[in-house]
Amino acid sequence: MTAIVPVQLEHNHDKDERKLERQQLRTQVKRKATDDMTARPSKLIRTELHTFSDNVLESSDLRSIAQSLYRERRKVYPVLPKTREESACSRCDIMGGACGICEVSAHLSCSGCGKVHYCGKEHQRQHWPQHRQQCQPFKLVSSAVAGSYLVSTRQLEAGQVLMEDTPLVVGPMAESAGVCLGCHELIPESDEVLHCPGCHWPICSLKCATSPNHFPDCRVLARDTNHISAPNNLEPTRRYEYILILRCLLLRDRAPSAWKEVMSMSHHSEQRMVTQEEKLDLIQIFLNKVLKLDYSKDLINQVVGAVATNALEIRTAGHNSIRALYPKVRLLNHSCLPNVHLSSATNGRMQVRAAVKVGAGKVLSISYTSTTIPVWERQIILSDNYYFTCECVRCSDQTELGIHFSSPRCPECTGSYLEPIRWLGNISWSCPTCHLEMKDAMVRAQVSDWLVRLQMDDILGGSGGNSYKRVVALLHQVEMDFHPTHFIWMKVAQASLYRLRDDKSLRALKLRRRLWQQLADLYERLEPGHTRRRGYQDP
Ligand SMILES: C[S@@+](CC[C@H](N)C(=O)[O-])C[C@H]1O[C@@H](n2cnc3c(N)ncnc32)[C@H](O)[C@@H]1O
Repeated sequence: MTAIVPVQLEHNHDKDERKLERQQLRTQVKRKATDDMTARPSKLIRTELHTFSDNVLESSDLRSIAQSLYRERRKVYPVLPKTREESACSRCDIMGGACGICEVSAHLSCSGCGKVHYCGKEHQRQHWPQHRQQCQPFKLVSSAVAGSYLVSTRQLEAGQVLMEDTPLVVGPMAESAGVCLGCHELIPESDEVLHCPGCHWPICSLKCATSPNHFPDCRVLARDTNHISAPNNLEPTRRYEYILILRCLLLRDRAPSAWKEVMSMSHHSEQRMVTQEEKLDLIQIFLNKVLKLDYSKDLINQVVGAVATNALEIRTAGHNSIRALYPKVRLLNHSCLPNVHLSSATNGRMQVRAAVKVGAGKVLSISYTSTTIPVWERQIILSDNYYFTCECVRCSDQTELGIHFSSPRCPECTGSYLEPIRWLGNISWSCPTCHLEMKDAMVRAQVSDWLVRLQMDDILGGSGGNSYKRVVALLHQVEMDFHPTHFIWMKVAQASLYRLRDDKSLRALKLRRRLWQQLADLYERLEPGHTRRRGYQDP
């Protein structure tokens, strides 16, 4: 059934002049606002108000109109990207962003750091005086072989500070004598070891039991109510290895952004799963059985790998060695000829400086091993612990940049030095002059003999006799076998300086001066620039 109801078709209510005027003005400015996106809202409203002969609007009306104007403009603004990938410019694939000056969407970015965007050259120039303070002189790049790493974006001067970094997490070395989990200093020997009242691990004072370093892990370590894992004495033990791993895993709930960083670090867990399965099983028993946690083996493996691959050794105020994970410094790749110098303050803050003048586009690198060990030792450390073969300028040059640091003298033509045919695997050595070939085992046996001889203490360490004559004879012998910048020569020269330290005769002083000079030249070639080995002190 349909009911017919009479309706009033005429507006017979009172006209609201103010409302009507507000509506009219709103419609006009909204249209103008989207026609000209750069005009200031207040200016637009003022201009339109002039078209009203006698307006009755109040300031609250104008505010509400301005708000509608913003809402209207927002509808026509481009959609804001939700991810970095979405923000890539469709024309050039560079990640876009708001211009550092006018904030319009911009696809050009600072070529120095790539972090700030500009709508054009003019605004980039305008922003430079302010941006130069923050602009990093390096950028992050990646490759299939070397992962993610930092590359200079402009020329760097020796000593220039490149960045500072704060550790995400710190902890004891994998093997350590009794170390306090609160202050990370070695605990002094005493009759009775002080144990943390919460978790029973050794500490140096009750104050350290509640230190922010130890507090989060103390609650978890306390689950080991039978004190199976806590060291009973201050003897060196590998139990401390678990602490940094536990602290990293606890970041998952305590500090999600730091956890995300740890998860993004390279870890080589597939290789580690094969070579270190037994060790991983022990860590899993400690975490999941003793501490009653619930971490999967894969996750534990990843964290163990991230720590092993990325943790750096730093010193506490009391000179104890501990380990720390840094979010930015860990992106420095390795080279046996490093161009970057690290120095950490006692609070763990790390400063990264250019060690030498570095051109634009160069990989920023530190050495993961020692620069004063022979090539085969460096390569073994790198492949066993970091899972790569070093192909830096020093390793890929058979003479190691002319210093023959690992090569013996050719026994046939004596004026030349053997060069390795391959660095890894089945290495053999060959003379570039007479082409004599020598097996790696023989080269290494000669080096081992010398190392034993140096340790035996009978030449350099022994007392009595004429030190000067013995040192001269030894230097002569070593130079018969090796190049005068070979690492065995370096060891003999260092030991000779020690042996002659109290000989004040003129000939001894002259010899010491010559050896110091030769060693300084060698260090300059091994670690050029602002490096600790060459006595460089951070300002
Ligand atoms: C501390 S991380 C450095 C950052 C790493 N590139 C990443 O992507 O996280 C160490 C790892 O980087 C890689 N790496 C470092 N230096 C390298 C080099 N010179 N050549 C090849 N790979 C290198 C190795 O995989 C190594 O285990």
